[in-house]
Amino acid sequence: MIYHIPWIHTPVRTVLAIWNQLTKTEIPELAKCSVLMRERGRVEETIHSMQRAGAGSLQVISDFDMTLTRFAHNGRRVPTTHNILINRLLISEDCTQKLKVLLNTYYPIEIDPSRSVEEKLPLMVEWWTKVHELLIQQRIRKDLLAQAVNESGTMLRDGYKSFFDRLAEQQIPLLIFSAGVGDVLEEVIRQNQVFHPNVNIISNYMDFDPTGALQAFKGLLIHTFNKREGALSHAAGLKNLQGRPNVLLLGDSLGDLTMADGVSEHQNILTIGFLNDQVEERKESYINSFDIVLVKDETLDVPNAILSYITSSRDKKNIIMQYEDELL
Ligand SMILES: Nc1ccn([C@@H]2O[C@H](COP(=O)(O)O)[C@@H](O)[C@H]2O)c(=O)n1
Repeated sequence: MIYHIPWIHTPVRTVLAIWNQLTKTEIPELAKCSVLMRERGRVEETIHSMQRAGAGSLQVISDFDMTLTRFAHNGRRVPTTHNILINRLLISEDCTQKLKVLLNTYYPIEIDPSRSVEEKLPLMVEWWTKVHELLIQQRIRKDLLAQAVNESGTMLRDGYKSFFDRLAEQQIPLLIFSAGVGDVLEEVIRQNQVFHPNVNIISNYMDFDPTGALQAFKGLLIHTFNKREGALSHAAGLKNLQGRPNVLLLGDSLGDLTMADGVSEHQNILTIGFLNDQVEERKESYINSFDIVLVKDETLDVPNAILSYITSSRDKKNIIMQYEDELL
């Protein structure tokens, strides 16, 4: 009734226009103090452009360990896919000790901001090769992997269910690109009931002999700093990603920034970097490299908010416009 009074038209229109404008641009999660951005304006422009293009133009490329999985929980490190294999079900005590020594030697090198990627590259190959050789010697059994995952305490980041389910509902392809162990990764997402049909995985897959014992790793070795080669070699096989020129990329390492190098003719790439460890030492390089940096954030709240904006704000906008028409 009140809306039939002519003078109320203008204020209502103004209020709705302001509300419309605010809801169009505002992603409150980006205002959290754990969110760092070098160029906020560019980030907003990119997100708007992706929203205008819609869900049909979008693909998501994500790293796995410490990106989709948590870095820590209750002060303890959450195991990576390699570390899930450190279980007496699968490997001996002696092998466990050797793997731990390797981890303590090479992980600090992997995240050392004072060393160049060129310097790290051969050392990463050395780490992965030594670990894979040890695992092969243990003849790890395929039929025990599910139990090892179940006992491992691995955890996907808070908000993982909305993340995976939304992408599946909207038929947005999710490419998980991991230097971890593919068979273990698959089991983690299966046990969390988010291994949906839109998920593709590039990773190090185990090759089992006819008795189900590990005998080798398949294909090109993927480590933290050669994802570009992996991306290029798999590009032709991932036909469902063609025609989706907008990419949301999630990673926790500077090496993850090359995961989208196989995407031909991309329009927009928005990169989100989780800065989990050695925060002060690495902050500057992360801010200079990723569009959005999430500092010690164990959730997927920011990626979820961006996805929600890109995939549903058009509907919201239409509802607001419809509501405006009905009122005026
Ligand atoms: N023996 C190893 C080798 C690597 N890692 C960690 O796993 C991460 C690789 O997986 P992404 O899904 O992140 O590509 C990497 O960052 C290494 O720190 C390990 O724990 N053990």
